[in-house]
Amino acid sequence: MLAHTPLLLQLDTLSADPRTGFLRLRHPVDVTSLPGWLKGQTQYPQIYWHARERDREFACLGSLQEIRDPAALAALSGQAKPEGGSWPRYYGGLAFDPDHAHWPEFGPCRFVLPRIELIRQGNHTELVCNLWLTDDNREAEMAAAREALNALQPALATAPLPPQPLTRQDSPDLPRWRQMVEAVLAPDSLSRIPKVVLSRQSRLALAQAYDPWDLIAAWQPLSLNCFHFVFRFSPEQSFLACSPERLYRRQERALATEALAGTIVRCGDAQRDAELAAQLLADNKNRLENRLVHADILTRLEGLADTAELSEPQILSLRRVQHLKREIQAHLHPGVTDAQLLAALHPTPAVGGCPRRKSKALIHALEPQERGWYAGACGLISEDVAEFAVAIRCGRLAPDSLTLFAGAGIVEGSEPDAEWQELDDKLATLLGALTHE
Ligand SMILES: C=C(O[C@H]1C=CC=C(C(=O)O)[C@@H]1O)C(=O)O
Ligand SMILES: [Mg+2]
Repeated sequence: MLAHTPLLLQLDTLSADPRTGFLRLRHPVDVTSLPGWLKGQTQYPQIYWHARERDREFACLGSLQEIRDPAALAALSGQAKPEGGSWPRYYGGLAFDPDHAHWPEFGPCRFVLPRIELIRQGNHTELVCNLWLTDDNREAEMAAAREALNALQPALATAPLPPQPLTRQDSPDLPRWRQMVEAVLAPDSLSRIPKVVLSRQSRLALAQAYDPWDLIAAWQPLSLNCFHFVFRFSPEQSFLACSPERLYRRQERALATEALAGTIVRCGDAQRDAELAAQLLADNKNRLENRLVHADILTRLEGLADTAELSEPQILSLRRVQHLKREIQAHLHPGVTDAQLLAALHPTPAVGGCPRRKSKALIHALEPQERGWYAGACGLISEDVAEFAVAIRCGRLAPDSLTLFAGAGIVEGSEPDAEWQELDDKLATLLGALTHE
């Protein structure tokens, strides 16, 4: 029996069922690798989402609704619970700056309510088919669901990345980067704008295309303690990330967010890494980078939460870098929506700067490239739970290129060449997977 046959049978019985509204049909399946399952599929959009610290992954195919306008996100909150079922889950992202030019296809905002979801929790995986039935669309909606199920393909194995010579073009290059950092550090600028996160794109020309599912499968095991996600709206373009940073997680009214900013290398020797971590915890420049983030978050939560608690500084240890992290736990006022939380928290000074408007204007003036979804907010929204990562440690994959992004917080005490090195350290894991280092 094909894996989706039980869902087709459930669809058949729906014909005689008068229910309307959002419906989720589900059945257990035996799939071991979600990226491998996605690799086999031919329907779009294709989305993969795995949140940091969770033994739960999602793969999505197709869409039955899309939201392309950030203003429309407000409509996702306040939906009545579907009878006997669960709320719809929208997966997507917001650009770093939804008001400025963006990557075509990705746009200022793109959220998808998928037709098909594959959900793994622990060692249990289920295939889900979503329908939104009204009295008028019943036949068409059921036909669309049946068609999507019939178009499912067997999973493929993800494969190692083909080794190839990689030529790299940085934008900005080092001389331009030095000028940009100096501009931020100029006393009259720094006194008005104490932090600006500047970024760089590194374009790798590919003689041989990478498959996005092979790429995420290569990056993922090297990026523990991270969010992993892929948005592929068409075969030509994918946005992939292994991000260490949570924008927020909301479960009902409980909110978890964090200030992740401040960086030092990690070399792999336990004793040396502990010394480096201690150095990071005591370093004034890095502490300032981090402080400006949590101070901004706490101020912005004031109107939205009854309480907000800040943890002591911690170290988030990744393969090639270590970061300063302070967690924030808050309890939201009743009725606070994800649209409000996104507007309040995104972009944090971990990727933008502060004050927000002035630092964004300086980023636009100084950076030679559009950020698109780099430093954006990617994740999922449903009525009861929402979770977003900050879209860093990421790349945009096209058939002939992979463009990687990295940024660094520029504050008093920053040195241009050390910040350039920090960009390379942040990319080392993603790049190392390509060169099999
Ligand atoms: C902006 C990025 O990292 C942020 C997150 C952690 C540490 C950062 C830093 O130390 O500069 C950045 O604020 C990036 O990786 O592109
Ligand atoms: Mg830094």
